[in-house]
Amino acid sequence: MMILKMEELLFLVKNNYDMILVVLFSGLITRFLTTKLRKSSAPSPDASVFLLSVKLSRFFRLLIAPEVAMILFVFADYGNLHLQILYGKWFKTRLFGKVHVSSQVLRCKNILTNDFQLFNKGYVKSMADAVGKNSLLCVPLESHKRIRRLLSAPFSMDSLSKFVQKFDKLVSRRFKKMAENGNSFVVLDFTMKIAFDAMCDMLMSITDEYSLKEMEKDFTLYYKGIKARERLMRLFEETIANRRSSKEAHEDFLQSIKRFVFIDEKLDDSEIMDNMLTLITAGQTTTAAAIMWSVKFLDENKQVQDILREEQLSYLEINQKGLFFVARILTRCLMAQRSSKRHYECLMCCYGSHVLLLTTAKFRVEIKKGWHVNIDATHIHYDPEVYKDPLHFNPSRFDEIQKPYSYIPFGSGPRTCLGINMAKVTMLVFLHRLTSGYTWTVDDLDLSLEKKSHIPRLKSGVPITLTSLKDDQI
Ligand code: HEM
Repeated sequence: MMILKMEELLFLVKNNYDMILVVLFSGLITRFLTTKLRKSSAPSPDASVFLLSVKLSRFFRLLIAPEVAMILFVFADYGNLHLQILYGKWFKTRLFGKVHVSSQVLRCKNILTNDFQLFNKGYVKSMADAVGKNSLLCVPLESHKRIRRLLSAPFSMDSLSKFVQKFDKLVSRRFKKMAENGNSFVVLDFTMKIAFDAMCDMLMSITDEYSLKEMEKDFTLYYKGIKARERLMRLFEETIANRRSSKEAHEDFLQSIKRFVFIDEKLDDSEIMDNMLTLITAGQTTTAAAIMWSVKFLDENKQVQDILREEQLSYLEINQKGLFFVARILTRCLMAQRSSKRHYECLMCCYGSHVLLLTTAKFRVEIKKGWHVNIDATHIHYDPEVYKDPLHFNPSRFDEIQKPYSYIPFGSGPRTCLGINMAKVTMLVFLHRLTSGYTWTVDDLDLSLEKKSHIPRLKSGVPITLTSLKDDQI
């Protein structure tokens, strides 16, 4: 059984008090019912009562929560949390008629790398409704390989190097503006906006402020439900049609897709549209949250921030002529960013399974056909058997080679994150420009987490005020 420290317990209670109340309430009802029903019969292990109350509490939450898709993720996480406290690293439960097994141990390799022979990836149905049935996330296995191959164009090294140059200019310009006006701004909002703008440019060369703002409004609505999906689809459709009739060459995703028309394999319009939506959805909130945590953790760990700044400034000196090589800014910047991602990560991989035996030193679990296996990246990243002193923000731990499958914020294997390199360079450029150009103060230290977000984010979004390093030196 996992032992929680007092501060972790307090943090947990503070951020989950409503859920805890619902669980307690459901627990009381369940206990009352089970004692009534089972006065004379078999022993009643507390575990089953507890399980039932977790399920009931999930059910109650489902009744009151509007964003069912989002909530399903949150349930899974809450459920994991409670069950982990009760059972430790492995547990099995039944949810909405399906058996779910949670794996927090490093045996996830067997699941992640089996190339669809034993396990298939699955997302909840509401996800397919939101991103579209032709999205890479939802298509059947036969189409997945083809679509993934065709979508890879904007993630090639050549496309990424162009993306980096554009993104670097965008970030530098916006930081400068923020520092000049001297007001506090929320890192999460700021990064949501730049990630969105950068992706619209990369996918379809949309850069004018008006179009970006209009699209962003629709995306905000879309994240809250799926009402704006149709409007976004219409916009994509028009953009694709314009591009077909245009002779102008662009350096973007749509242009690279155009080339496939001359080869046998191609994406049809609905595949292009569903996947444009998927890429923006999959890339924006994840990248923005990771950057938000990086800024937060670097603020809390000034020593690490100083080391990072020193290194980034030395890279700037090397590149005096303005040449910007991503490889040069990698080292510590990547470490810091890795360390913060390790801390927040909770995207869980969900697999409808075949039969497979997973064994660990202590457990032997038979996974039956039809069961769902959740690989719980968060708990792997926090496992003290994997990471010494796991709560300590220590980017230098990545100086040493890590155990295989101990660090999986982007998943692994054939369904690994398609945008992994793009996400990394985006975060690198951001941290490079931030630490080499500015110092900052965090203007709200509240640690409450946003409720109902399937990616952990601080409610405050981390508001900061920038001071230019040049001003500092005057
Ligand atoms: C810090 C940022 C990001 C994180 C932490 C992240 C994490 C993940 C994870 C955990 C998965 C599931 C992997 C698995 O099941 O094994 C995934 C899938 C995916 N991600 Fe990301 N992601 C990030 C950024 C991005 C970006 C920027 C894009 C695109 C622009 C993107 C596009 C995708 C797509 C398309 C998939 C589905 C791949 C497939 O099913 O074949 N992600 N991501």
